[in-house]
Amino acid sequence: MSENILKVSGLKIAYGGIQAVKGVDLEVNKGELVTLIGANGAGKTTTLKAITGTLPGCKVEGNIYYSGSQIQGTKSFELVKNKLAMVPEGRGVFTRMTILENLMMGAYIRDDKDGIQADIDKWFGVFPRLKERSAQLAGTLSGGEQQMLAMARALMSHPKLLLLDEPSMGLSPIMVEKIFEVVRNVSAQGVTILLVEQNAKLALQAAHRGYVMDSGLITMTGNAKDMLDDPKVREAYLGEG
Ligand SMILES: Nc1ncnc2c1ncn2[C@@H]1O[C@H](COP(=O)(O)OP(=O)(O)OP(=O)(O)O)[C@@H](O)[C@H]1O
Repeated sequence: MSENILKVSGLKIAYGGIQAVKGVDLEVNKGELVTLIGANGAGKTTTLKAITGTLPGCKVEGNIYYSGSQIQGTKSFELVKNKLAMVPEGRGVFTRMTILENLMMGAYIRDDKDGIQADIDKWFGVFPRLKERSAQLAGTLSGGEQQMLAMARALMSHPKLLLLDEPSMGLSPIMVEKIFEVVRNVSAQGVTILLVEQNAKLALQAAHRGYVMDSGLITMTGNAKDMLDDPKVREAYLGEG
């Protein structure tokens, strides 16, 4: 049987009087790449923020289980210690540090020097662009390269679950393709991923399973390949029909 890494049930989130998330159920099993797609304002980012405990002042109801424990209300630094990593929208790399220094920062919770070096080598293999530029300041990287660095830095914490919020946002079409290639490669390394994306087509092509979110609710879920073939998904989210 597949092992549940994340299970969200009955999640409701209100910003003041506005109910942004209205009862969301979703789960991610070990080794899966699951995508959460939907239009602007559907509540995808808010759902991710609830998982990472970064919604101060909001009313959050429901249950969030991570590795079998209820984590609703847990502080984000505690979650990082428990190997839950998030790459937020807008990335947030340390611009005045080099690529290598950024990666070392990602490993700050670890003390296995040899393992850290092995991981740097491993992720440089997946992100050759970063390897070539390892001594370059992160602030001088292109948007796509910064996205790759943010992902690689998160991976250095050895996450049990990696949450990615719109990694393709603001990137050129070629860079978007590259980012998805990297996401697929990272998934192929056995990392469990929950990917929030507006680029529904590429996200479903990369993922094992998908959820569609609309106005704070999950309106559809299934095998990603089946969803790609679904006429309703094609019309509403892939711009076809
Ligand atoms: N800090 C906030 N205060 C008040 N309302 C908010 C806040 N953040 C988000 N919202 C509202 O909550 C709803 C869901 O927003 P959210 O950012 O989660 O959507 P999304 O699906 O991630 O969309 P996008 O793809 O545009 O980021 C929107 O109506 C948004 O205006």
